[in-house]
Amino acid sequence: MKLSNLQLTQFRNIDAAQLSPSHQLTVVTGRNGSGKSSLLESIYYLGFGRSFRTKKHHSVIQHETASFNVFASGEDEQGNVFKLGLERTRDDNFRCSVNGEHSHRLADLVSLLPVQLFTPQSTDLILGSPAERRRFCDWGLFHVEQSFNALFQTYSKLLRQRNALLKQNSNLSAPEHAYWQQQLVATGEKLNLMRESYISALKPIFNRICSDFLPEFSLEISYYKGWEKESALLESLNKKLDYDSRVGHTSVGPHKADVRFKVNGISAQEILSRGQLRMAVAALQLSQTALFSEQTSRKSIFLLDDVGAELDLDKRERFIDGLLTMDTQIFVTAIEKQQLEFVDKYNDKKMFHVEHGHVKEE
Ligand SMILES: Nc1ncnc2c1ncn2[C@@H]1O[C@H](COP(=O)(O)OP(=O)(O)OP(=O)(O)O)[C@@H](O)[C@H]1O
Repeated sequence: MKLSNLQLTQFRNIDAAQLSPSHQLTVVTGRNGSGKSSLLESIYYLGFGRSFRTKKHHSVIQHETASFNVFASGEDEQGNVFKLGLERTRDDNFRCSVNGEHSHRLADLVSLLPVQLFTPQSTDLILGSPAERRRFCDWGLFHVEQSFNALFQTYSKLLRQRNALLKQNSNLSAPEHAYWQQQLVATGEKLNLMRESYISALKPIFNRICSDFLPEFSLEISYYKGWEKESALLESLNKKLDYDSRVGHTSVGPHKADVRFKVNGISAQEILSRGQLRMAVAALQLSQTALFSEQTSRKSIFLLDDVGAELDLDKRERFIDGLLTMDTQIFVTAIEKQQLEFVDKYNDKKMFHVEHGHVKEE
């Protein structure tokens, strides 16, 4: 999927902007607060239905206005033209459209645009809570496995039901609870199998990319399914039932899964420097991009925000080289062009400059 045209209105400090990005590399420069990240944020909205900076949609709507709009058109890998649109209003309504058809299901929109992001906060992928890493893994599954989203939603609903009953001190061994508990276990096991096979497919790619991109240290990736390794989910749930009843929530299951990183047997977060963590995240994202295009023959869109603050010049160049080799459409922001002096070597690129919310091609 490649974007050929992007239009946004009343999006943060950008009153109105229209740009035709490169299908390969688009560089956006501008001073602090000029609106560079907002441009990336608008593309992220099309890929996720939300911001990467806030949970509050109304913060993104331009002050004193009622809604923002993002519209993009482009081509998929078969050359089919697509048109995507998203509007969010201050009264918390949204409307999306795919090829002119309106929808109130965000999944219709976001499943079409596989977007990845690398920002100054990307180290959260390793330093943050397991939820960050589950999201990483689930992004890959959402865009590859058609059944993943429905399975995930069903599991989440059944889990909420179990937690509500645990809070009410209900007897979960009663026969009326047997059917949905079986469903919870069945969907939970399926979810786990999908994640397990995703990480095992990612592992060899990650090892290959690390040995080239990150020869400085050796990083190992492993998957924790969210309950005891050798047990079935049902067995672990039963074992924990007394504890879960006391605390009022379910302490084991795929909602507790994690992806773990070690360097020489020690947790990566314990020993890697900030810069090394960023490099590790970059390697992980390069691997995910490679796996995505291997599994789907589709291409993803990669947003690199404030790349100068993130990686040193050599790694910046190798990261962008790696993504371009996989035919990824990249949008990168930097305060100054000098932070990306190596981009002169790329022929197919476009440069934009943002000043006080005005976007101009250079
Ligand atoms: N809802 C809004 N309405 C109008 N302006 C906003 C709104 N939200 C944020 N802003 C302003 O929009 C500007 C855009 O910020 P943005 O984060 O996109 O800039 P940036 O160029 O990425 O800056 P930096 O290099 O500092 O990260 C900021 O000046 C901010 O104060």
